[in-house]
Amino acid sequence: MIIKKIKDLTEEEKSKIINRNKMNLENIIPTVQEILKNVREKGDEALRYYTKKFDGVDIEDFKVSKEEIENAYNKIDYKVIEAIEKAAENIKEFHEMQLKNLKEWEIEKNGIKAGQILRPIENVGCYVPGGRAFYPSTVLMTVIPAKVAGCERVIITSPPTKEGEGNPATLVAGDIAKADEIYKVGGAQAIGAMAYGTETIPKVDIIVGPGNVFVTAAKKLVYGDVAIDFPAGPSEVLIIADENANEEYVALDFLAQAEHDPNASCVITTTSMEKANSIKNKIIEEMEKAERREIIEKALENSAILVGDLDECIEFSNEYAPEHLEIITKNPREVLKKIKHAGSIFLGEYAPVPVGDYASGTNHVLPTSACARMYSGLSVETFLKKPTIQELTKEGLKNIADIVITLAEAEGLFGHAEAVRRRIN
Ligand SMILES: NC(=O)c1ccc[n+]([C@@H]2O[C@H](COP(=O)([O-])OP(=O)(O)OC[C@H]3O[C@@H](n4cnc5c(N)ncnc54)[C@H](O)[C@@H]3O)[C@@H](O)[C@H]2O)c1
Ligand SMILES: N[C@H](CO)Cc1c[nH]c[nH+]1
Ligand SMILES: [Zn+2]
Repeated sequence: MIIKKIKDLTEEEKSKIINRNKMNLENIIPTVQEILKNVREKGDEALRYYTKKFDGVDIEDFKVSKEEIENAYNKIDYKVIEAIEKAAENIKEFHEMQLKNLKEWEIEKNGIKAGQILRPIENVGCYVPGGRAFYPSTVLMTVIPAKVAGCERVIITSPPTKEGEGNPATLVAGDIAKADEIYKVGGAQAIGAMAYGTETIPKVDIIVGPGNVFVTAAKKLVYGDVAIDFPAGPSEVLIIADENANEEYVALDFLAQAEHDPNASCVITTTSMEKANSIKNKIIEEMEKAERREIIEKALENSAILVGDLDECIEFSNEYAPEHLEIITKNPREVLKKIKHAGSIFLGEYAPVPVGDYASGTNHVLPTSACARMYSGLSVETFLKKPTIQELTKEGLKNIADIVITLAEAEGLFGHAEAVRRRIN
């Protein structure tokens, strides 16, 4: 883990931090291309082959039965079921508010009405990770907004357990979120199945949800054959911490993202070298006690503690465009005004990323690898199309005929011009 002043970073060091995971993704493209090709050509047979190869289990039928879902309720603690239900309520409320704020509208001028309507995407495929951890929370974050948007068929794919079953908490979350079907298949092969369809898994219109580098590479490769949300790969956090920040909280939040994946990346930008060193010492102290130490140690190789004045910290954060941004400073709302790019922003010392991961109501499926520069996280809008409409009176048509005819003829498209001319004469 690098500890350095921002202004002393070499180009190479800076590029390694900013371009996290770029090389990892590029290196696995050939493997993922082959997986997708085989799934496209061989359907379920390829899914069985890769599930055995990568997940170590034989699966005959990928579809989770109603009975399996009912049994899943008996396999998990009641407290977990209750927590899923409560989290689901908050997530639903937040996303319903998003829907309320999306309006259909129309303007009218000179006999010409033009406007926009909203229509849900019909078939949605939600990828729910299940490699190094299972993610029932991701079921809620993907299925609930799709259902709030009014999507007709919302399916889930998620890797099987070592016993070849669906992870019970994932199944229960799927039931609570009202997913239409759940399939026990993960990785790039699951993305291929939802993009092209197999004997058991239906082709969908959009694939959403996070995953490791294999899942993220597969989503990028099928884009065009199917819509995707955005690259939502290995987790990231950037923490802007000033002199007032509590080192222990900063260290814990850093480690919380690092424990997701060896490819996770965590960056702290802080205002003095003393603060940087005391945060580093806390990280080391806490890491000794951490459960997922092996994963964290690897993730630390992609991580950094950087030092600069507050404006330099903000500028670096904008360049990094993090999935999660924590602002732990004296005046977080003042810093917020200068933030240009981030997937989700956590203000102050009592808003650690895990609250957004599970229960504040905001969505935890967020763009990684600097894609927060151009994408927002998953929302109801992800699942809605906005067809435009126009309706004209004869007078209205006469009012714009000149413009249309002139431009059509300038483009050499005389048929376009004629379609208007005939109507107004
Ligand atoms: N950005 C976000 O919004 C967000 C949200 C939640 C989780 N995440 C990230 O999701 C990821 C979940 O990763 P995970 O690994 O735990 O679960 P996963 O479900 O994404 O990946 C597991 C699958 O990867 C495949 N796989 C494993 N090794 C492979 C190999 N060598 N070749 C080909 N395929 C292989 C297997 O098919 C396996 O089923 C983490 O990186 C986490 O940080 C991101
Ligand atoms: N931090 C993850 C997004 O990068 C989301 C998550 C789910 N469960 C725990 N965390
Ligand atoms: Zn998390």
